[in-house]
Amino acid sequence: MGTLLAVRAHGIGKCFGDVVALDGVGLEVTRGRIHGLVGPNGAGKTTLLGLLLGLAVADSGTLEILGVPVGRALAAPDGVAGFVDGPGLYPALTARQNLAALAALHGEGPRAARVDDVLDQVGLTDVADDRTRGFSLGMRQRLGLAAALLARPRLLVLDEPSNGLDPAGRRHVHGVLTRLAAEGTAVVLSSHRMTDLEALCSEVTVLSGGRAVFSGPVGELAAAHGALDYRLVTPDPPAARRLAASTAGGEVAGDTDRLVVRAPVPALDALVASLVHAGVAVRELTPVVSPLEAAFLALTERQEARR
Ligand SMILES: Nc1ncnc2c1ncn2[C@@H]1O[C@H](COP(=O)(O)OP(=O)(O)OP(=O)(O)O)[C@@H](O)[C@H]1O
Repeated sequence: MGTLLAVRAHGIGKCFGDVVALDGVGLEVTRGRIHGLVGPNGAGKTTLLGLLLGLAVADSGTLEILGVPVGRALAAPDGVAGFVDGPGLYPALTARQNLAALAALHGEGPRAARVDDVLDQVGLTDVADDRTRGFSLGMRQRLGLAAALLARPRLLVLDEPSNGLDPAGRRHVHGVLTRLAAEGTAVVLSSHRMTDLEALCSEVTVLSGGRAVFSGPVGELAAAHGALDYRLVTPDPPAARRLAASTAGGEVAGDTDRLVVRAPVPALDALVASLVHAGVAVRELTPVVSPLEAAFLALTERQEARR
């Protein structure tokens, strides 16, 4: 089984002086999956990603990357690429020159030959000969991803890769990550955007105050939260309000036109059936916040309250 895991971390602890950044964190990332790390500011995401990249060493716990136990030395594990706190770029060099310099650093002809290909993959061909000094945050992020792709990583680690991306940039980055995962690369990324996580990740770990409060399939996290607020739009709000109020466990709020119903999913199913039965059309029934976001808020707020 071990060979299927790109990352196997158990009981990871990391302190910076008095600050406990990670407190007994476990993480398992399967090859070929995109695993999201989410959590409030200061939750420990960047610290954990730094450990995966070999930029720091854990104080306690065990960490195995691509089947190899990570030792005490600061070194990037074989087969791992990525960046935290933004990619390191030479501002006086063009995008193409930055990648060529990186390839030369590794003394490898094959990497140099792939420079144009990776620039194309991240959608930077048109600006390949521009100095990176003038690059926007989104362009830097995409160039950082291109640099990581040069290494043909089996584990790709990215801190907030969607930061600063416009919709076209996001499409390129999502396309690259999805393709890599389909080819068997494991991707671990942090993000504050629930929409990115929903679109990209099959697994997610929620960190809060240095602890993993959830780790598993995205669907399980979204389902972890029972009752959600749903916006209900019908042509007959008074009738809808009456029926919603009589639905088991349902709370109804909102103005006369758009009702907000708080109920678990089975109660909503029953409500829709009774609306249709009463001849009231359902024009819209959507969660006010995404189920993933609601679960995230519930989990992290619960953890904050315990501290
Ligand atoms: N080099 C460091 N020296 C001292 N404290 C640090 C250092 N790096 C991180 N910390 C502290 O460790 C905790 C976790 O920080 P980390 O950057 O890992 O969180 P994060 O989840 O990535 O936050 P954000 O979403 O704001 O990027 C924070 O309290 C932070 O202040």
